Amino acid sequence: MKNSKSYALLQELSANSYDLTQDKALKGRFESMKSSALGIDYVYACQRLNEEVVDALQGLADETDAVTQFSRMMGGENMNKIDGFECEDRQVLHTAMRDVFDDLPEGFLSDQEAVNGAKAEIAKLKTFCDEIENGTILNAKGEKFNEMILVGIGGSDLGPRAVYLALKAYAVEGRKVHFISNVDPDDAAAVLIDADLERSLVCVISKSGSTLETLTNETLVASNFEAAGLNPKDHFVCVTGKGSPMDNPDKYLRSFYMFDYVGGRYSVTSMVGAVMLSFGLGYDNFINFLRGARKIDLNSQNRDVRKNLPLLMALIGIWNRNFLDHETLAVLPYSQALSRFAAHLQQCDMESNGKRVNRQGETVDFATGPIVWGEPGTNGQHAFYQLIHQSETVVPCDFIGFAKSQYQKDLDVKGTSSQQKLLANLIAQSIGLATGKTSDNPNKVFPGNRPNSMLFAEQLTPEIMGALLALYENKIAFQGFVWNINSFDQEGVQLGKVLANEIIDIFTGQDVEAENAKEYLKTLGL
Ligand SMILES: O=P(O)(O)OC[C@H]1O[C@](O)(CO)[C@@H](O)[C@@H]1O
Repeated sequence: MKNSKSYALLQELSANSYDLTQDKALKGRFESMKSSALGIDYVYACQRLNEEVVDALQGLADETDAVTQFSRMMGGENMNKIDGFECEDRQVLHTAMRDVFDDLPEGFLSDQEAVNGAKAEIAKLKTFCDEIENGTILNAKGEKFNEMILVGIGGSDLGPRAVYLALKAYAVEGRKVHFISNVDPDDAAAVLIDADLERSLVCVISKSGSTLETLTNETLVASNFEAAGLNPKDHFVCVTGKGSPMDNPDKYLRSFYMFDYVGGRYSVTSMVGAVMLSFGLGYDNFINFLRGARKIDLNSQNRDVRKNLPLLMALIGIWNRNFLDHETLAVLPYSQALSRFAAHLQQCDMESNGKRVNRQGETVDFATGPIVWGEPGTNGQHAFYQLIHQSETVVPCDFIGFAKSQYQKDLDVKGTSSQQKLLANLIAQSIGLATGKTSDNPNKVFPGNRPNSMLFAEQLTPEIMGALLALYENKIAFQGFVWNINSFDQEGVQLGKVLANEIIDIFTGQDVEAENAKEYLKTLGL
């Protein structure tokens, strides 16, 4: 990136980035600085840039072949590697999981083998859903299953959970989904108190089939079923990689597969999300969710940055990170349904782009992925917005909002509905952060120039949720392509796992050389 002509130009432009606090700074920008796809508007009027910067960002995308790299990824090229070093060394094909609509435009790439694999799993899932629905699959008492407990962690929990909560308004009547992820026994205990085990399916998800937390929780949940006189095999289904230690169909009511070319944090649209979402929300809603993601994958191949939403979001993120030096990104949905979306994006972005070597194994000399965090508004306004408005740390924000609520159960209080009050707050924050406010009282000064964008749609439906998910997934991939880093491995999570296993060995009385850990344990009285 740094040796491109556009980089030098962007650096020059950043010395004089657009001042959002000047008089009439926002006038005319809301209409002109808006891109739309699939019913989602992306408004970037409140970013510290002008059309000249957007043109230069287009140059950066062109010089780094960002769109071509994305298309090659979708076509099945090996994009998960570090040249000359031991690495995962494989294709990146989560997009094939939603390339199941036979809608490939001419000239677009696709990996047919991966698409066929995805279609085969979806067909298996459809049969499973029908059998639950029509009573072919019943519990020992001949009753239908109406609850599901999902056991998984990281990518095998965060994305599916975030999407389920986002779309709970569309849940199949009478069905409930519970989640267990943490190895903290209280996480499982709280769910097990609440769930009706007799009428529960358990969906155990682990791509590797070897994750400590998930295997421990699976055993713990199974022991509760046994204690209640229930056979886990009649209740447990699994989602895992072919050939993983969990790939043992004799042990489960059904086994579904994901593929090594689908990364955990990109796996929501694979069987990892599919089984639970189809059970909880209904198969058709799940398919509509996939459809939304697919449409954004197609939009992501437009070379014009103003028409390619994820690319535009990626480049604006790069502008903020590398040229304006902002270290973090707050994702602030004005929708309670998106309460876990930021947590999912935190993994998706930080595990992907929290890297310091490029795809040739060289240390990079620029910043990569931002720290991603966030909470829904308006709750966040009463918690951390003080810092966003007035501290020295500038926090770029992505606001997300919808014209209509999901349940449409609202009340006019003092002339406005709750939804109108929610939207008023959303727009007020976006403008206030950008323009700031002067005052004679230094404690009441709002410096402004806090960059922010808005993603806005009519209503949070399954299709819009699929689109939102893919917008961010593809944004993250685009940033990795421009930075020339590998966004698809996660070596940084290994060290902690190795050290934890050494400490577990100490607990089991084995003789390990782990002096620091032994001293630490002693200090804590363990
Ligand atoms: O699905 P698995 O193999 O249990 O892994 C769970 C999570 O653990 C990680 O490997 C990180 O520890 C994530 O990348 C992954 O999403």
